[in-house]
Amino acid sequence: MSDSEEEEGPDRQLKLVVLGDGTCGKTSLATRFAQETFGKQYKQTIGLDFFLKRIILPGNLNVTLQVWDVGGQTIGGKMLDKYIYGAQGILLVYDITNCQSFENLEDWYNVVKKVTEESETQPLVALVGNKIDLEHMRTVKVDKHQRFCQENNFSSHFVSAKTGDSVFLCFQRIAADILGIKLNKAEMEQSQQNHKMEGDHVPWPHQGEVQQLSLNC
Ligand SMILES: Nc1nc2c(ncn2[C@@H]2O[C@H](COP(=O)(O)OP(=O)(O)OP(=O)(O)O)[C@@H](O)[C@H]2O)c(=O)[nH]1
Repeated sequence: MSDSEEEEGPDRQLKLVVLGDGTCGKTSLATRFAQETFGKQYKQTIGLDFFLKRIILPGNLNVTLQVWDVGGQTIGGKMLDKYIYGAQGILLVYDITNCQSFENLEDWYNVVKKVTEESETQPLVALVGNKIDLEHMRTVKVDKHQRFCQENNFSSHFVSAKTGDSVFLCFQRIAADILGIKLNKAEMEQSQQNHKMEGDHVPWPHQGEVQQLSLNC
């Protein structure tokens, strides 16, 4: 073992699988996290894309995240079970401006349950509402999101792959949860600071705003 390995310890590897309808922003989320870029142009993922990113969690723990970006059209296909198999984390992603993408998560989650029901360890499941830069076009009620989380014990996240808002934090929290590491408030704020969003976007939700949203999903 080299000196640097001794200092840092070996990397932990986590497999995270990103699921959800086409165009909800899975590839954008993965590229924002892994490459810190965003493309406006939609390019459909056929089958699977794959990203790797190394992060450091509190306690100097090195973690390599394998992000499996699964094409939205794979639901109902033969390969989906194989993509999900062995995942330690599942991100169920929807577009907050698209009700159908939220409602269809039930189907995606059913596949996850079917694949993992025999497994000894269950993956951590995270519900991710994407495109919060389009808050004015939101059609999925925050309440619905929260209820879905509570009923199924999901962790809850709201992000924008476009601006980068809360994207790093989302992956960091998921990795920490899987490894049983508790992030304190200062660490979460620090990670937001270090991965600042583009432009002058104000982080969402603004205090006291959640109850006032007029929603119709
Ligand atoms: N405004 C906004 N647009 C976004 C955001 N994330 C993704 N998009 C746009 O939404 C479209 C679809 O994004 P993708 O990341 O390709 O969606 P996907 O879920 O990977 O789609 P499939 O490959 O079909 O499964 C693209 O035009 C993106 O630029 C976001 O946070 N905000």
